[in-house]
Amino acid sequence: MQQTFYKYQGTGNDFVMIDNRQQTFDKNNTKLVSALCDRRFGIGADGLILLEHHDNLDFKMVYYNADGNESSMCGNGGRCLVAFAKQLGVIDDKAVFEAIDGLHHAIIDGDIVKLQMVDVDTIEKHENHVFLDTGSPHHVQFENRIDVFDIKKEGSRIRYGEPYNEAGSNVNFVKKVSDQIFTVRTYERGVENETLSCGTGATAVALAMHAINETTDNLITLQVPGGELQVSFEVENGLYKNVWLIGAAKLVFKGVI
Ligand SMILES: N[C@@H](CCC[C@H](N)C(=O)O)C(=O)O
Repeated sequence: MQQTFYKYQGTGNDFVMIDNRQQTFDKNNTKLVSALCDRRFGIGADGLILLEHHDNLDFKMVYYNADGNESSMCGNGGRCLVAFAKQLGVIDDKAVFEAIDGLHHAIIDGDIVKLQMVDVDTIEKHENHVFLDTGSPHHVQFENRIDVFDIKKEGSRIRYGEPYNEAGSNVNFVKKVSDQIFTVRTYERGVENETLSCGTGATAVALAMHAINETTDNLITLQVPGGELQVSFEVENGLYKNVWLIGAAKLVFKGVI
């Protein structure tokens, strides 16, 4: 059977999108997902996302990393899925959908998609890094040589090392530009390499920088290799809430396999 797919990108974090409202996609086929995401033998992407029917909400998101395994939340993928839902006519300019970490609200205006992320109440502050879960697990640490740093080598060492081991964590390296602007490069678990952007990672960096008093702002710009993201939030008694991830999400091409 032929399968129509769409390729989307959000600040360079790219995804194969499939409309699976009719449940035609072979969801447990890890090899198929990784083959479609392969950059030489497949379409090429950091992940694959299924848009599925939901009884009460606009749609459901099912996210797979490029290695073919279903994973935790993908912020850029969620933003791209909202743009895809709009293109399919499933939504107009607002959406409420279910993902693995719960309900998400979103607003779309042209290419810009604002996605509400989960509230965060636990931010672990360690001597050299911060760890938090923004829908996906994120290790955040400063790296002033960020432009020349070997993200894949060091990211992989941290991702597979203690305390994360096989289950792993995404790893974000950060350089402060100003109180409102941070440069970020992310090693993504499940891609096992640096990606051009990571939405849950950008969110994690913004909250972490606030939690360790590197900023007092609640609208942070994150410069990532694929462009710019913004994260806004409110804090109440240590709870980060009303967290929004904001940035462009665009269709790259459509095809049939
Ligand atoms: N690209 C992502 C994060 C995707 C999930 C991650 N690879 C993991 O397994 O934790 C994003 O934009 O948030």
